[in-house]
Amino acid sequence: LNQLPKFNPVKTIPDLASLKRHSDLADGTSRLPGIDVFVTTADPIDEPVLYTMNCVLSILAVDYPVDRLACYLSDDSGALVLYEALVDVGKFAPLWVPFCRKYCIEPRAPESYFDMVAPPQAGRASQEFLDDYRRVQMEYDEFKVRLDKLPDAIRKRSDMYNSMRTAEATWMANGTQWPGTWIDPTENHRKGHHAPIAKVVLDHPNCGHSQPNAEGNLSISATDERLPMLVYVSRDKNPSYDHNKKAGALNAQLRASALLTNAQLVINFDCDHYINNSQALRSAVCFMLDQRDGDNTAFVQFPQRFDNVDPTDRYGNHNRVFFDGTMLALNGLQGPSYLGTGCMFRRLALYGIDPPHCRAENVTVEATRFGNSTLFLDSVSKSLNQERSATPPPPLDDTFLAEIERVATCSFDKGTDWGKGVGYIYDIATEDIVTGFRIHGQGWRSMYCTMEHDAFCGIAPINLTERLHQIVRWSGGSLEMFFSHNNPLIGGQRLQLLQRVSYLNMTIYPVTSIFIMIYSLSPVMWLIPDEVYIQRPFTRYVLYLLVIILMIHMIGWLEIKWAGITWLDYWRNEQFFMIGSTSAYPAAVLHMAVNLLTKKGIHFRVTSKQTTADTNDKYADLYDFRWVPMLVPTMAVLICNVGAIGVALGKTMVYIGTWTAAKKIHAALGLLFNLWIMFLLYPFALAIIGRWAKRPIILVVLLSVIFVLVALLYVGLHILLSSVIPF
Ligand SMILES: O=c1ccn([C@@H]2O[C@H](COP(=O)(O)OP(=O)(O)O[C@H]3O[C@H](CO)[C@@H](O)[C@H](O)[C@H]3O)[C@@H](O)[C@H]2O)c(=O)[nH]1
Ligand SMILES: [Mn+2]
Repeated sequence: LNQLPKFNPVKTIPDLASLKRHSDLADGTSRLPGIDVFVTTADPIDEPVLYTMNCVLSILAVDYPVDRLACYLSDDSGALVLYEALVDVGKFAPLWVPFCRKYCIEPRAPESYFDMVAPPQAGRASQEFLDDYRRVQMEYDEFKVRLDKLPDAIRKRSDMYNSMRTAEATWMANGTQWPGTWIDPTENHRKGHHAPIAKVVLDHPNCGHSQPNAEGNLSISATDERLPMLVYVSRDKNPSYDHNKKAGALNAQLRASALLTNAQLVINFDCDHYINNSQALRSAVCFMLDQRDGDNTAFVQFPQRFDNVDPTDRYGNHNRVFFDGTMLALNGLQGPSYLGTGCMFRRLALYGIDPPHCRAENVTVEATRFGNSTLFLDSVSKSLNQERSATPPPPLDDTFLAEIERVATCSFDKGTDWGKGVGYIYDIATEDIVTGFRIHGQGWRSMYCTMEHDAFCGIAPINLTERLHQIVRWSGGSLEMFFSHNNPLIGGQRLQLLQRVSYLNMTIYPVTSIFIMIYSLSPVMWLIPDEVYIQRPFTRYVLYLLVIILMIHMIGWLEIKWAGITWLDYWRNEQFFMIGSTSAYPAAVLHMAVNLLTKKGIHFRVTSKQTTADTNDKYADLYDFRWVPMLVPTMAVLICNVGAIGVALGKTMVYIGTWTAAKKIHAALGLLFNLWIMFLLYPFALAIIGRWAKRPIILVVLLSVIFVLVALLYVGLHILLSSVIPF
């Protein structure tokens, strides 16, 4: 199942020059299609506001015509802090964006730029650049200070208003009550229970209003200073109905944006990712406009890259084998699966419309399917008729804003196809893989877009426990999909056979962990005295096993050669698969078994983003070992193999003179097996010793000591007890 779908790997590279020729017209205007960019955040504390705002700034500064780009931030916490942070972005962006455009800055997320790119040096860079750089850096520092102070400022302001008026509320800067979550939560104003909010922070550049200008005279005048539209959306929350996690948030954004800008293309980012290459959006558009198969391309997925991972990538966070191998292999079939972030969609494909090559003549746009909003239904018809333009949205009067808020409610989904055949799919821990599956099943294809200079960059959990929680969610979601009507064997009408096989593999892989567990616990067998055995593995059997394992690795090595991945990436992947197979995957399998009986889904636990700013040690999280029950089997496997090696040593001491040649081969093969498991569990062993792992030599010494101790224990027991039980 793993190998078959890989028979036709294809690398595709965007041709940006050709796109420029095609779409940038001589009069300075552009024929590029509109793009609505969605960012999702779930909490201003768990997901630091600074990251989210950097993501937004990188979007505002991306290289794309401003009148065809709009950025929507979805805030699932309904927090005033996030709205006001966005307003602050609106004030800093008029400086940051022209600066990026003028000097072709990369990356265009200020935090990463100032942190990772060496500052210009006097003498090397022009004086003009030096001046502008200092100015922007200073303003950015002030912007960060303002963000830091926001919670306090809001509290102070609210205290002041509260003391003047009778109502206890959280107040906005303009003296009105914030409709979302309050600092002192009350009914209707707490996380999980509040009204929908939609606020336009930066207006559409073509709407006639003057756009904010950078104050002071930055010598940036020659550059386009206009900014794309920027909108804050927080869907309503109510304990009486399911808000459907990230998929629900994305669907609300999809509808709200349809009313405002209704771009033909949309792309979504997690708030912990940012645009790292300002050409990224154009690259994705290359595939969408490609004359060969562009019209039938539903989405263009980019690989995920991370810039907070420790240099040795202990827990295989980079996942290169998957992102640079597996996904490119699927590219030769119907295309890669959707991976949750950094993926550009055709709006129509998300709406559940068939691809052009099999679309009916007249597609009807029914309220029973899309929900009861005339404005929204009109927008769908417009998309179907390919009415693309850069016209600004209608005037933002109260009724219009109210309608945007109405389509951004969770209850709007009720009795419609949202979350089933329309939009991002609900009722599963991993909305991404099913959403992609639903779209492929309709006959659309997808493309994988890798860029030499990584398109996007994000944050990965470098703490073992956090990482495993993430894996539980993914593997649990996969199993949920297998046991749903989206099972790859029965669902997805127009799926190609091999694509089906690949989805099958993607949904049932956690089950393999059961066998891996049994295998890795098998050394226990060697502890049992000979006399008790009914049968033990033959040497020949172990040799077969060895040959098979070697063959699997040879295929793996060929793949990484093709994909250009390093050995380290490969081994990290193998090692982490082993750790996952003895912890997260069995947990997911168990969870699924319970789920089948109780019908309870996996909880979407937002992945930790290292909120404690330990400035001394960037990788502090790596050395923090947090014990959780799912680690019990991994621990058991480790103990079992460490014990087996120790006992093998002891047995050698006791029996060395008396063993037959066959017995020696037995023992050697057994030891090889133990060492192999130890090698695979090495990152886990490092995790256990916590901060000591900063010097891995400590682990080597520690293990050696344990081996010797176990061996001595064996010898001692042997002397004491061999007259009672022979072993
Ligand atoms: O109720 C929720 C829960 C999550 N999110 C957002 O979902 C995104 C992903 O959450 P995160 O905790 O960062 O998950 P990761 O484990 O890092 O995410 C990976 O796995 C997810 C599927 O499990 C995919 O959706 C992601 O794109 C992919 O990066 C974040 O922007 C969250 O703000 C919401 O908007 N609302
Ligand atoms: Mn994340």
